[in-house]
Amino acid sequence: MTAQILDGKATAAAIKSELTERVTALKAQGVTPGLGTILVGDDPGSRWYVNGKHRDCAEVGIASIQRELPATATQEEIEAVVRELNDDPACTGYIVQLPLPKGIDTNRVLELMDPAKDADGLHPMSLGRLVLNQTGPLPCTPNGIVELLRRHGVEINGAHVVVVGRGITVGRSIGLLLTRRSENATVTLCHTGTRDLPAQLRQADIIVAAAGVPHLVKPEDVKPGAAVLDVGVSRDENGKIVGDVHPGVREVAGWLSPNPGGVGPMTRALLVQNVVEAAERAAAAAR
Ligand SMILES: Nc1nc(=O)c2c([nH]1)NC[C@@H]1CN(c3ccc(C(=O)N[C@@H](CCC(=O)O)C(=O)O)cc3)C=[N+]21
Repeated sequence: MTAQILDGKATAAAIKSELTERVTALKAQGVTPGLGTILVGDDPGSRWYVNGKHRDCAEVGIASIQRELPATATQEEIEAVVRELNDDPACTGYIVQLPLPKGIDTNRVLELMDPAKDADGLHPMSLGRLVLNQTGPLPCTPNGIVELLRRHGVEINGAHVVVVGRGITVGRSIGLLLTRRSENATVTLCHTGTRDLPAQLRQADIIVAAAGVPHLVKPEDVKPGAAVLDVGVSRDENGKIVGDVHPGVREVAGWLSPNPGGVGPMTRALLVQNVVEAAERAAAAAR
């Protein structure tokens, strides 16, 4: 058996095309959504990601507001830019590209953001709303994973999902989405303290591998027919992406997300969705 592909690139393109119509409708009401990005330092990877986000926004008709600070920027200088975007009506949603340079208190920066403009869905207020089942921006990668499964017809209702990794952006928050009544999955969260990871993985109908450990999920750990999502991004000595899933899993799994071309493009598409939805909420509140 060879796994069917969970095509993140094609699915992200479909989502962006749907969002284009919603942006057009907003513009007809006199609202142009604008994505802001705050990039601190000159890490080429971070710059590449930020540029990708602006390209996605341009594709759907969203305006771009780019702010860049040198790696030597102080806490106060970064916070001043956060305040500026909070106050800028042209900026309907924004992100602070992470990680911030050493010595910067990241949580203080993130807590200063206007939660109504949180495009990542990672503001403490957004995560709190998610726990409380209130509407608000959802974390992009978990939301992208749910959407990728849904649009490929993979059954989530009643499924046992095993998540590997307890990072804030994926592992910690995806269980909150998957265990809502609307998704109705059972979720096990595994991490480096898990005693017998292969035993947990073998129980899974769906595996979300988000540990950042190259080839952590081996073919013999996967139940035949399971859906496997490869979220990890490590690099080999040539700079090529190495995921958390061993290539041999393709012969065992029923569904597999490629990496690249799987979860990454979905993360970006759901970021665009958060910006559109924040603008829609703001437009509705102004009416
Ligand atoms: N505030 C904040 N929000 C983020 O969402 C955020 C962040 N900081 N810091 C860094 C990570 C990383 N991240 C990626 C998004 C898309 C791809 C992506 O689209 N990758 C492509 C291409 C990969 C390649 O070839 O390099 C793919 O998977 O096909 C990758 C990585 C968002 N992040």
